[in-house]
Amino acid sequence: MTPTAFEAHGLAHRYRGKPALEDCTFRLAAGHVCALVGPNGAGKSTLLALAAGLLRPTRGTVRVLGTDPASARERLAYVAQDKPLYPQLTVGETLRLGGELNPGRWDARAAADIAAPLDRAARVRSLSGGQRTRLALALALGKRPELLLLDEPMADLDPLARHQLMGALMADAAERGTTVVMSSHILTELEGACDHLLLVDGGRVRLGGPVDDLLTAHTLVTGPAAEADEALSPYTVVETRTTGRQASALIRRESGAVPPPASWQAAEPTLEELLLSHLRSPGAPALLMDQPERKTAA
Ligand SMILES: Nc1ncnc2c1ncn2[C@@H]1O[C@H](COP(=O)(O)OP(=O)(O)OP(=O)(O)O)[C@@H](O)[C@H]1O
Repeated sequence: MTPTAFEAHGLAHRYRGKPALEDCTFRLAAGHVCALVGPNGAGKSTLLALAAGLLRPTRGTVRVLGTDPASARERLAYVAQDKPLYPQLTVGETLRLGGELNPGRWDARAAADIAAPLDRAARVRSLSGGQRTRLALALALGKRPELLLLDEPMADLDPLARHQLMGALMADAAERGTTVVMSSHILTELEGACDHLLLVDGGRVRLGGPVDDLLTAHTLVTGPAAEADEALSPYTVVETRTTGRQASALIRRESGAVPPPASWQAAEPTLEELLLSHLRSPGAPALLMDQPERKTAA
């Protein structure tokens, strides 16, 4: 079985008694690129900080790279939303410090490639938000992590820089088999880049598993609104929307369920449609799909 890069069992975190994460259980096999999505305040940053060992669980367990986060700290890299860096250092000094803090692991070339557009003599405090992001990503990749935790890494990058950095990150992760967990609100950024999904809402995991399996488990159906109640009754309906005489619904097709009626059109949803439907329907039941290697072992 593929080793596990990130797993949680009954994981919960409270800030001064106020719940931010509740009863999260999932497993991410090594080598996957996982999108962590959910509305503002869903608990994504909290989950990443728990994985990085910066927060402790209030309840349950979190394990990364087969051990507890504190023991895995040298083998993981975490880029927080606010990208903490030393403002008084130059870009060049920051990269040198990265090398000093990661003896035996540091890949100066990987870091330099990501930081290439930056002026080495520029002080961190003079960098724009997007330039700081680039430097933080250079430090993270230079560490040659086995697990890369990225909290909204691309939020302040211009579209060209986003495209270029995302491409570089994904190529590097594919070449080295790095596991990546990346939170983002930009759904188009995730489509195509991620093969695994965790949708968190209200501190709970609502969807989890391989993107392809989650998409295949859902069907977007469209048909006459007057027939909707009867036509959709065999299914778990995530969301129904009615426009005039037409109804469209995102349904789950449990094994053995009858196909949608012939008068209804059926199509596989896009990742964006799947996510938006679930975000609009907080009451839809959670779906956690088996990991790929569990299936092949069965
Ligand atoms: N340091 C903190 N102290 C108290 N409450 C916090 C703290 N950090 C987060 N929270 C609360 O925990 C919940 C989850 O926050 P978190 O930052 O994990 O969400 P998020 O999904 O990353 O949100 P966003 O998409 O806006 O970044 C929210 O209700 C938030 O107000």
